[in-house]
Amino acid sequence: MPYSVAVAGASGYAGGEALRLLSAHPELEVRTATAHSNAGQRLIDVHPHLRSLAALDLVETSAATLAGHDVVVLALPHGASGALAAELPDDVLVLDLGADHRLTNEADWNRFYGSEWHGSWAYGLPELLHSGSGRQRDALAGARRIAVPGCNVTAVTLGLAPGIRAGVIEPGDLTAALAVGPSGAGRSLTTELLASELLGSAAPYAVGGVHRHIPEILQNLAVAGAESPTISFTPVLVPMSRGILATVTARLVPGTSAAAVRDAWVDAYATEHFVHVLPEGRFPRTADVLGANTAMMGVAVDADAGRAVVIVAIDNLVKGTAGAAIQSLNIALGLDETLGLPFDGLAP
Ligand SMILES: NC(=O)C1=CN([C@@H]2O[C@H](COP(=O)(O)OP(=O)(O)OC[C@H]3O[C@@H](n4cnc5c(N)ncnc54)[C@H](OP(=O)(O)O)[C@@H]3O)[C@@H](O)[C@H]2O)C=CC1
Ligand SMILES: CC(=O)N[C@@H](CCC(=O)OP(=O)(O)O)C(=O)O
Repeated sequence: MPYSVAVAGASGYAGGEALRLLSAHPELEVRTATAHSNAGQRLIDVHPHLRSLAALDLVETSAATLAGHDVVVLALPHGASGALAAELPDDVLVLDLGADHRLTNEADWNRFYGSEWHGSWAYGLPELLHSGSGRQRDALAGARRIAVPGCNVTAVTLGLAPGIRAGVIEPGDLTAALAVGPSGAGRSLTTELLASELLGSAAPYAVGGVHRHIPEILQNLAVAGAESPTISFTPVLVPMSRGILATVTARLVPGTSAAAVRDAWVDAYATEHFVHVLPEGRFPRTADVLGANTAMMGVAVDADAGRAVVIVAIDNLVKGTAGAAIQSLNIALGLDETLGLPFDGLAP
């Protein structure tokens, strides 16, 4: 018997991508898809690419419509999942793709989000290194509440954690500059997301330490062993539908060799299915990971600047959210972690 699944926020980008991956998963069956303004529509009218789910209609989002499933995926705007999740039974596996349960510090939540605080859940980034030894996947086995990371956070965390845990980079003075696609902002109508504004332009936003992903990144780096980490984080919206290309840099601990830097990243991810460190001198493009549950990265040492430079590419909708959710779900249910997840991307 497959596990039955409900997806809330199924008319959005993250919910739609979750449905695409879930529909191909051998142990799961999507029974319910919910929406807000699109409730009452046929799913296929909202997502014409989801042919295999053509029989589903979008229903209202409520605890009643989500009841009776083994797994509930919440792909709702920030602040909308906390109260709803509290109404779901404890034995149901709930994955929140929004931010409501990611932060462990209430003051961070209040500063960057401001709606009601709902506490934190097991964090859905299986490859996250823990200081000393171990990884986040150990905390996901058997979990019934999982907070899936922000997409920018995934790229930056995976790019910096190996150097932190190995002690080859300084945790202060970290930098992250990201080129991000507009699908990360969801399927909403805002002026900056109009094709006439977006095409042919690159637009910085949330500049100067105000992006809400900063506390989440610092929280993760602390888990990896960073003491008092600081990061300057700058995203730039670019005209590609999906994808994140994150360039992260860090000051090298004095006396660290280029070989020790490279070894830190290669060793950290040698056994990982979905994180791939490229050979020396090679760096990823977003086109290399579109549609795949892959984080691909290249590592360099800028000897004159005394910094490590890591470039990470992910698909924001796959490894950045829906793929990470299914990977975490597989671990929580005791299934093969890779089940139903795409290794290969879509190119050109
Ligand atoms: N897009 C991305 O790359 C990523 C997104 N996420 C997170 O996933 C979540 C969803 O994002 P995304 O899919 O991009 O956003 P979208 O705007 O594309 O989708 C939002 C979904 O939530 C529904 N919705 C809107 N308002 C309400 C409400 N008040 N109550 C219940 N449902 C509501 C919408 O329904 P309707 O359209 O019918 O009104 C839609 O199904 C967010 O928390 C986001 O941060 C996380 C990582 C990456
Ligand atoms: C282009 C764009 O606006 N991107 C979003 C990323 C959203 C995301 O992935 O993460 P959350 O789940 O935390 O929303 C941003 O920078 O806020």
